[in-house]
Amino acid sequence: MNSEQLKKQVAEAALAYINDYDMVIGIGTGSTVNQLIDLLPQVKNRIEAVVSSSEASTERLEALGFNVKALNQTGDLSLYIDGADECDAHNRLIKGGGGALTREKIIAAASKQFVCIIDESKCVDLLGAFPLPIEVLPMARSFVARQMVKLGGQPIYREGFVTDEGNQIIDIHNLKILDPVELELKINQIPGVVTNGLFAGRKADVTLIAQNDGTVRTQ
Ligand SMILES: O=C(CO)[C@H](O)[C@H](O)COP(=O)(O)O
Repeated sequence: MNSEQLKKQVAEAALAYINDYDMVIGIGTGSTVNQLIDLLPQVKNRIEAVVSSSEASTERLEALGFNVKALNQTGDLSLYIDGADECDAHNRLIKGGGGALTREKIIAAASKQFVCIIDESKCVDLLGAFPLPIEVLPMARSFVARQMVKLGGQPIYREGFVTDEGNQIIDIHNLKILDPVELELKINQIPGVVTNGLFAGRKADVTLIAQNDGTVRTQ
């Protein structure tokens, strides 16, 4: 199976979690989620509204006629479905490859169940081979980068990229993330950091993993 087929397969498996009527669900961002959004019309009668983690997903959802609401209008959500860049055996994630990490983290925190959808190439023993995205206030970018060097990382500015919140991203290479919960908290304490792409404190509850043999594994 090629990569797009794997994404579609895991997106199809996620539809089973949209299993009630009048649901208000959170929807993430990225190419795997795009496959999910394109399948959502199949379960439209169960979805009252959607909270979206990016302008890109909002545009795609609205084009299909979904009612996209702000989180401030909905209260907590029963379900959030999103992709990831890396996932370890405990459903701890690195996210933010698409730059939507801040809204994603807020929606994940506000959701009772977080279902992550990935293919098996994203499963790792130790998080950190994928560069860890950090969203920073623009004036703090170089300062935060210097702090990350002290933590053993190699920061690369995602040049030309502006987040939906008007901030910037630095991607931290070569981090050995032995304690993701501790590192997530530590990075978030650096002044100027909006948030970082570790989803370890609030990790996925369930990860659906599309495997090359054509099956979907639930972790
Ligand atoms: O965190 C994300 C966006 O900020 C995405 O979920 C992550 O980058 C995975 O994307 P894709 O499904 O395209 O591989």
